[in-house]
Amino acid sequence: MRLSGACRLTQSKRDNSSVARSDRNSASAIVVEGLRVRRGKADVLRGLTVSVPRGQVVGLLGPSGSGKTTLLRCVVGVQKVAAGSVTVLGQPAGSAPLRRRVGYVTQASSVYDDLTVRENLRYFARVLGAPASDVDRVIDETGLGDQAAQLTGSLSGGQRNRVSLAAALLGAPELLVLDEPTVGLDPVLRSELWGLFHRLAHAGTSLFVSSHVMDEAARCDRLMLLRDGEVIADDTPEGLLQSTGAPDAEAAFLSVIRQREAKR
Ligand SMILES: Nc1ncnc2c1ncn2[C@@H]1O[C@H](COP(=O)(O)OP(=O)(O)OP(=O)(O)O)[C@@H](O)[C@H]1O
Repeated sequence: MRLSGACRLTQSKRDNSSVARSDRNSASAIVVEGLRVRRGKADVLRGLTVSVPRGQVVGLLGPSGSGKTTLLRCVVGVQKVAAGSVTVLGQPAGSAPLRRRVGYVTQASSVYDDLTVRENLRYFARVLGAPASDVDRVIDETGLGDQAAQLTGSLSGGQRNRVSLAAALLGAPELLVLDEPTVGLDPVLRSELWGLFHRLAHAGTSLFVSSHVMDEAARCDRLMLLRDGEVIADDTPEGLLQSTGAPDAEAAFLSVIRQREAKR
C-alpha cells in the first residue's frame, strides 16, 4: 500500500513482478467476500460481498458513519477484519506485493508542512523509486503549478489534500483508493479532479472513490451505495436511475431505502 503521505514502503517494480503478470487478466481490481468488521462495540460492516472492476471510477457513496472509510481501510489492509476476505489486484489486501501498486489518500492530509509542495513530492518520489519526471507530471495533473514553491503548511485545506493526491499519483499505481478527495474544493477544481480520475481510468487505472456528496454520483462509472454497513445498491448511475425511476442519485438512494424497508 502506498499511503499518500510519509508512510510508504518500497517494493520491486510492478512491471517486472510475476504477481502483476499472474493477475493481469482478472476483471476485478477489488473482490470483497463476506466482509465483517467490528469497531468498538458496533458491527460496522455486516458481511459485504462486492467487487470493483478494473479501469473504472467506482464511487462509494453513503451518509456519514455508514462505513465508507472502514471499507477503504480494509481494501488497503490497515483495518482489523472479523470475517471474510478482501483481494486486491489478485493479492490479499495489504500484502507486500501490493505496496507500490496501490495508492491511498486518507481524509487527513499526510504531507510535510515544513517542505514546499515540490520538495514533498521530490521526497516521496525518491522513497517510492518513482522517476523524477513524475514530480512535474503530478503537479500538473493536480493543478498545483502556482503553489509548487509554497510551503505546504501555508496552503488551504483543499490545496493540501491535492498535495496528498499528487503524492499518491507518483509512480502511477494501478489502483487508487481515495477517501473523499474532493471535500472543500470549489466546483471548478472538483470538476477538474473528476476529469483527471476519468483520464486515469481511461489509461487503465482503477479508482475507488468515497464521497458523501450525492451529486458526485453521476460522475462515476459505477456506484456503490452504503448504508449502515451494508451495500444497498451496486450499479451504474444510469442503471440505478432506471431501476428506481428516480430523477437523481439522492432520490434513487431514498427509493432503494424505502423499497428495502417495505420488504422487511
Ligand atoms: N476508531 C474507531 N473506533 C470505534 N468506532 C469507530 C472508529 N472509527 C469509526 N468508528 C465507527 O464506525 C462507523 C463507520 O465509520 P466510518 O468512518 O467508516 O464511516 P464513513 O462512512 O467513512 O463516515 P464519514 O463520511 O463521516 O467519513 C461509525 O459508526 C463510526 O462511529
